[in-house]
Amino acid sequence: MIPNDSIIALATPSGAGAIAVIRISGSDAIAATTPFFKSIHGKKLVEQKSHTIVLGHIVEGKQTLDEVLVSIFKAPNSYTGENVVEISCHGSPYIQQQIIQLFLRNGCRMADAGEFTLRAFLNGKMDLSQAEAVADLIASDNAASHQIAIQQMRGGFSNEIKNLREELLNFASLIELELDFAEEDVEFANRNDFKALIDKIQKVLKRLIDSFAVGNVIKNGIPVAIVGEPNVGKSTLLNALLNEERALVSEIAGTTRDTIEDEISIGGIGFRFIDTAGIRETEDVIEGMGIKRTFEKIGKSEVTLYLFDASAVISAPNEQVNSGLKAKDLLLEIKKIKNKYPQKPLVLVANKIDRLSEEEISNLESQFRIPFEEVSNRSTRQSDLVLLSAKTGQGVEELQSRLLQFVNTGALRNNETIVTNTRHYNALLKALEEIDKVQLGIDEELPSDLMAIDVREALYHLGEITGQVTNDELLGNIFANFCIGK
Ligand SMILES: Nc1nc2c(c(=O)[nH]1)N(C=O)[C@@H](CNc1ccc(C(=O)N[C@@H](CCC(=O)O)C(=O)O)cc1)CN2
Ligand SMILES: Nc1nc2c(ncn2[C@@H]2O[C@H](COP(=O)(O)OP(=O)(O)OP(=O)(O)O)[C@@H](O)[C@H]2O)c(=O)[nH]1
Ligand SMILES: [Mg+2]
Repeated sequence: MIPNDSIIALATPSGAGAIAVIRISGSDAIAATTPFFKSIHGKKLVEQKSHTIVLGHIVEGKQTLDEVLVSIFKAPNSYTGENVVEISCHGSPYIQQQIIQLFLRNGCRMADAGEFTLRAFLNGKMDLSQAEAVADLIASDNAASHQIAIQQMRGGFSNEIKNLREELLNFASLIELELDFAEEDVEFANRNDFKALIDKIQKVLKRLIDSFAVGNVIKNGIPVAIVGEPNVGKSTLLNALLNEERALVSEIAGTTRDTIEDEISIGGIGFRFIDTAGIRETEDVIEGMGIKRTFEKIGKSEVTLYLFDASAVISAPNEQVNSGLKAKDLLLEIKKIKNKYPQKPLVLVANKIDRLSEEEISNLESQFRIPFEEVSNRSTRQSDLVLLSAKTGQGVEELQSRLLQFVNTGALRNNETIVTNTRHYNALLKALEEIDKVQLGIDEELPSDLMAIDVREALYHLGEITGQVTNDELLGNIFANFCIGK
């Protein structure tokens, strides 16, 4: 049974605004609105065509609550597939609440989180992965996550899964047909054709599964840890990247005690920068805890920026200038991190180059680039040494474009489907597991009935993605994470 009682919710953000939209959906939505709406020109709501707007007042008895526009959507031609009324009122929280309360007293109930979209799904307006994309779309805050969500909402991913399912279904029915004629020992399908089909499906599944690595980071923002000794300018760099005075900066070593994170979009991709406590030997318990956390953050980041004070390294022969590390010690420090996190891409950032002369800058390049490449042991197309000044902003753009190279944006550019949802990812993994079994079955000439079981299992897992296979608990989990009014 698909529920069709009238649900109501504020569709716009809570709080004051120029206009607020209140949405009502249900088979009685239009009838429920009628007694409380007086059109300026005496128009009757029930007589209005679908997708039209009427100007009038919301009234309760003699009292006029507001002048509003009412939009009518008639089932099945609406977002939810039910009759829908939208009331655009003045955006005062008082008015919003008065109107909602009025309808709650008169046959409507408050919509649960995601209930409008749940109904759209139940009424066949969209499949489950499209419904999930609606939530992703609302949450998207950069070009990449937006592009993926909109593509998924428009059915790109769903169609890909549906095509796979259809091909598998054909396969399954042919196998099952053979089972019916088991005694006659007939083969309705050529085993080589089967194999080709299974190989193809396997390939598509693998591509989708692989895309999750990129999809996941794009959706959540790519975490980048900024680490280094105290006072090298980590917080200054964070502020420069965010274009905001987010972290405290001072000439005192040990200023940042705890990690500070914030997200910003670079080239359409969300990055989450994590400023950390400077790494050094310390007796201070709190500072020690901060440093421990720094290492945890390196572990959790996609890329680590190891910052050092270029002016301190260059001037190392001049003992009074700074207590900074010498180049050799610095490389040792980096090696430690590299040993601890061998897989983690590390970008060496030479900061404070505004203090250096041209000559010192070129010395720095030759002093670091080669030795660093040895410790970083990565066959990079480009070196991972970036020279900049966090204070003047020089070189910060160069660092940003270097960071973008860590994101494989090929799939994005080619408009390929990118999986961002853990639930989909897990279903794809399970489907692939079954397909692998089928493939083995074909190779080993297993009896058809065994293969048929695996094919049905794979079909089941693909159906979970689009919601062709579902249950109340799963739906509850998915839609509970939506906002109210969606
Ligand atoms: N005012 C308003 N704006 C909104 C929404 C809404 O519900 N109300 N949406 C909600 O999230 C999004 C738009 N999505 C919508 C999707 C379908 C239909 C709809 O009426 N569909 C009918 C008719 C299609 C047609 O005219 O051809 C249908 O599918 O049958 C409306 C909104 C974003 N903006
Ligand atoms: N000349 C110059 N000074 C800089 C630059 N970047 C940072 N500084 C200065 O270096 C000092 C330390 O900067 P912070 O950003 O607080 O350094 P930090 O690495 O966050 O230090 P901790 O939080 O103590 O680990 C401040 O006085 C900054 O103004 C730069 O590019 N050039
Ligand atoms: Mg700091």
